[in-house]
Amino acid sequence: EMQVQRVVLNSRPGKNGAPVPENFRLEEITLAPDLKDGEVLVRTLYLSVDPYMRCRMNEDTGADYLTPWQISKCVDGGGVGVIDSSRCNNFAAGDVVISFNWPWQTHAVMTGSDLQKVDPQLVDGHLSYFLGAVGITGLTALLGIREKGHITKGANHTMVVSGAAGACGSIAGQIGRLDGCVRVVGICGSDQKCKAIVEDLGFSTAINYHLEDVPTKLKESCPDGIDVYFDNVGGAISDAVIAQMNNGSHIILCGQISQYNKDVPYPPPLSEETQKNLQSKNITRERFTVLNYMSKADAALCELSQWIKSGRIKVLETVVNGIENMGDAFCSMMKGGNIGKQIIKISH
Ligand SMILES: NC(=O)C1=CN([C@@H]2O[C@H](COP(=O)(O)OP(=O)(O)OC[C@H]3O[C@@H](n4cnc5c(N)ncnc54)[C@H](OP(=O)(O)O)[C@@H]3O)[C@@H](O)[C@H]2O)C=CC1
Ligand SMILES: CCCCCC(=O)/C=C/[C@@H]1[C@@H](C/C=C\CCCC(=O)O)[C@@H](O)C[C@H]1O
Repeated sequence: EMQVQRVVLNSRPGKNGAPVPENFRLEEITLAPDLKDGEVLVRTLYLSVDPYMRCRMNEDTGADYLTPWQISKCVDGGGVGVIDSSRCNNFAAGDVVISFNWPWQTHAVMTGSDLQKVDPQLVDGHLSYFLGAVGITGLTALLGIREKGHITKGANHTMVVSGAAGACGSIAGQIGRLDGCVRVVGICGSDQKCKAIVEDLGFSTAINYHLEDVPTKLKESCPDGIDVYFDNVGGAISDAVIAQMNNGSHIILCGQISQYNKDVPYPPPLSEETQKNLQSKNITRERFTVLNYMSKADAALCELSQWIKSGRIKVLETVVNGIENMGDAFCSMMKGGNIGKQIIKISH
């Protein structure tokens, strides 16, 4: 028997309104690790908090691939850990494994079929990268750009990224440059973030949407208009970007975080003016869901790994320690408290 800590859903924020740390509760439980056939005991190393989790806090998530979290039940999401003991043929003690449905728990008994073994060499031992740059967020950036971005080398494309200092955005901007855009402009929420994406990640320009006039700054920084827009946020920022997009340009509809605390469907409806802009300029805006492209994941993860190992892509992370801080870290990320991927370190 062992004492473990876990996080359960304490209350729902309601469809309208920001989540608060009190929506989560820490508990201590006793784990009896007698494994059944096919089960493993895992020790949690890192957990991920992600914007889609806001939808899982609602009774009705609004997306068929997302199940709601249940009150007083253990919360789950992306996680990475190590096998302590195994009764599953595919795993041995010491293996590093990941899952989309990792319980927010310091140790857990899991079914082998819910886990995927990963090679620590892919991330040079930075195991948290499996939750970000060499995981779902990196894949979202790379496959989103390749499937929906239509970047052409030599065509002098200008790319704009919203949520540019976040997990997906920070990688997307760097890939835009590597794939041949001549200009990559990032929009994000603080001067510290603006400085980081320009000085550390090589964005051409950064716009702080809290302090600066986005249309004016876009005009200045995109003199040839906008050819590719990697949209993480939606709302007024996206309306301003779309107003300056070129004929026949492309939007990668990655996410709409500015609308997640509102009771609207996904993707949220556009204003009439923005819809008209899309139609009259023949701009594509197809919904992108990375889970629909997982057949391309292995090759894409190799590409991301090589870019990171060679230093051509830099990885930014905001790491918080301790399972007791899961709720704080999630709510902070939803308000822009993170630079790069928000990670919670659970154990060494
Ligand atoms: N389509 C897909 O398959 C996937 C989509 N996504 C989507 O990608 C987006 C980014 O996710 P991820 O990289 O994990 O998260 P981030 O690391 O980007 O964190 C979220 C960021 O959103 C920004 N933000 C919060 N509220 C607002 C607002 N009202 N207006 C503008 N920006 C806001 C904050 O940065 P700031 O300080 O700049 O405001 C915050 O740091 C999300 O929309 C998510 O849903 C993610 C994974 C897969
Ligand atoms: C519906 C609003 C959010 C849309 C954009 C977004 O952020 C999508 C994210 C998904 C996310 C799904 C993760 C796990 C699915 C299993 C969870 C469960 O219900 O058991 C990501 O990991 C892939 C994106 O497509």
